[in-house]
Amino acid sequence: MLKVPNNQVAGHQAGDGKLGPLVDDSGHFCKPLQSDDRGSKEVFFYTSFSSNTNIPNHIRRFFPNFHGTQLIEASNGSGKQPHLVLQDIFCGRLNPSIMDIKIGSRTWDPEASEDYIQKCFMKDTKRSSLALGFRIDGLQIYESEGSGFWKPDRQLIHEFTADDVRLVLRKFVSSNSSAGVDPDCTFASTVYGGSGGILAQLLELKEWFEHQTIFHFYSCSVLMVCEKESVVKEMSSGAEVKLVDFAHVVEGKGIIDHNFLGGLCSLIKFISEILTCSDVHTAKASLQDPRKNYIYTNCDTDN
Ligand SMILES: O=P(O)(O)O[C@@H]1[C@@H](OP(=O)(O)O)[C@H](OP(=O)(O)O)[C@H](O)[C@H](OP(=O)(O)O)[C@H]1OP(=O)(O)O
Ligand SMILES: Nc1ncnc2c1ncn2[C@@H]1O[C@H](COP(=O)(O)OP(=O)(O)O)[C@@H](O)[C@H]1O
Repeated sequence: MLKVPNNQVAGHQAGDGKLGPLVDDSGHFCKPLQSDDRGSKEVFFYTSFSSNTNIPNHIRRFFPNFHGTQLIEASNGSGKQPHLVLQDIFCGRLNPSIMDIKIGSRTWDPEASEDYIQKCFMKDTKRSSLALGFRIDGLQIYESEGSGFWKPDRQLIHEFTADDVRLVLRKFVSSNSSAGVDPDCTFASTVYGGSGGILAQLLELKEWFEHQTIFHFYSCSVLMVCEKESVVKEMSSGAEVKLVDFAHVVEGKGIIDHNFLGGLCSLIKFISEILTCSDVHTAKASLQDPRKNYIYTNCDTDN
């Protein structure tokens, strides 16, 4: 039984007669092939990535598994249409907090038309891509059983400044993500930190991007996922990094993907700073009151 995904935070969405992805009960995410050459480019990427023996296994795990293409009843009622059949990366997740971060200061590929370059350039300049090397494209942050998720609408996300981006990255690992309060970064050390945390995974990806010259990942997103309820119950945080959206990937032709690598390094710096900040305040807080292992809430306060 195909249905509209619950956990989609960005991109083209099904509903209101629009074409968008569907998920099934067996853990598949079916993404319709986009028009122009975007759909065929994404199929080309998944096909060549799957068969390329030079991709190490520890890097493959950052990509959704690919199960080929299939004709599937489209979400917009236009009959059977070709879809990419991918692993549903949120399958089995309980209330996942998700952030879709488009990497790179430039989002168009070298084969793009003049009009498309202009459209992307305007967006990259207006949003944080040019300034930071990445931008937040979508998110949902789980707050509590009562209030559910904080899922800002597209318009609000489009207006995020560099400071907003920093704040939202802190909210992602906080127990108080509602508007108007200073995020406490309670979950920073378990979600961002540690050997299996998001920072460690991003550093592993970076190490590969420092030498891989097979593909250039224009307009591709890093998805960051975690389950805060599991942290509270002292289970694994389920912190995971995945890469999605390969409609603008081109061959690397022996050249380092500086655009992606630069953006990834910038994201790593932002996350490292949040971790350092929350570590310093945790240490200060326990020094001030060694009986309580509470986490200091204000990252901007220096005493
Ligand atoms: O499909 P389009 O032409 O509407 O363009 C999408 C954009 O819509 P808009 O400019 O608002 O019409 C869309 O923009 P918004 O997120 O809606 O601002 C995205 O930029 C999307 O890129 P991606 O799929 O996230 O890589 C854009 O898709 P790509 O063309 O970059 O694949
Ligand atoms: N394999 C996947 N499994 C589950 N959700 C996914 C998967 N790929 C993408 N998504 C969801 O869909 C959103 C948009 O994906 P994307 O590939 O960027 O689509 P588009 O090309 O329409 O922008 C992501 O932010 C994420 O929420």
